[in-house]
Amino acid sequence: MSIAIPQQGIFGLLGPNGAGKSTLIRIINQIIEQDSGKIFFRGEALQPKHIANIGYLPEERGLYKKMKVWDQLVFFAKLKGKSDHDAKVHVSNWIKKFDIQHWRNKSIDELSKGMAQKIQFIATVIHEPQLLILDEPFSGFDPVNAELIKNEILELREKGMSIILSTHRMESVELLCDTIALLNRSEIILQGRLQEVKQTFAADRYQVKLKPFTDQLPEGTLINKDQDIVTLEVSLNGMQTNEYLQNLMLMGEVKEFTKLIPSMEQIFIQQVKTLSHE
Ligand SMILES: Nc1ncnc2c1ncn2[C@@H]1O[C@H](COP(=O)(O)OP(=O)(O)OP(=O)(O)O)[C@@H](O)[C@H]1O
Repeated sequence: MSIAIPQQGIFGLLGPNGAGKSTLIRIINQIIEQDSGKIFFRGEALQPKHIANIGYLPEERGLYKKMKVWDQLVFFAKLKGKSDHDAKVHVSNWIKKFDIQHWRNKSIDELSKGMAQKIQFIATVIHEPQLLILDEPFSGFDPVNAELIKNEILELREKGMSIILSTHRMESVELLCDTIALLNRSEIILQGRLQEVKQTFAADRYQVKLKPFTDQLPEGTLINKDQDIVTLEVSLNGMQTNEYLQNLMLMGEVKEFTKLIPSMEQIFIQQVKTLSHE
């Protein structure tokens, strides 16, 4: 595979189970070494010194259960190169930001799963990495905390961070990712800007909501009839949009006319299924 992860933005690393996402992430984190190939970090061949510039939230979470929240976060910040003073300043800021000052002296095993996940999120970003790798960052969070983490991720993007998001939750991909790569059996089968990828898969399908003047309806699949408004899925069959709309307007009052763009979930399923049948 050959991929370039933009210096700023959220890059969705997607793929079915066993595609090789975690393997790639482990290679970038230098936990394991690749059999072949080269990896560059901001133009330099990837090397151990870059670990301090990477923040990694693994899917299998793990913190030191008996260690106190404050000590643990300071420890991780220092482990990734921060001075004792800077580490304490950063931990203090994050604890204030998340309004969890009262957890400072609690050990991890006194926290709920979601609370511990929050601490692990902070531990991942505490050293202000240039590259952030998040593997299923929302698992275990209630909707309120998931929203909080989502906003933090967006804020980190705004600050210029490069973020790799690996997830099976396609709604998160739609919400967050600027670019994506879809992996299947260790090969990239699709990559590019999310919106462009989606447009590529948009077929000639439109949704029409119409208040018809008569019983005559445009050709298409009837989706719904609510009082006097019908919803249909139609194809333009080579017609220009304006031409189609002119005809449509003779049949009724056009309430809505929308191009149907497939969801990332539909694209994912279609692409992976097609390849597994080849
Ligand atoms: N060099 C290699 N040659 C052959 N197989 C390999 C090699 N490296 C890794 N694998 C195998 O490829 C598979 C990739 O699994 P990996 O955990 O990376 O997938 P994943 O995309 O993260 O899946 P999931 O969504 O289930 O977490 C594993 O079975 C792994 O053992």
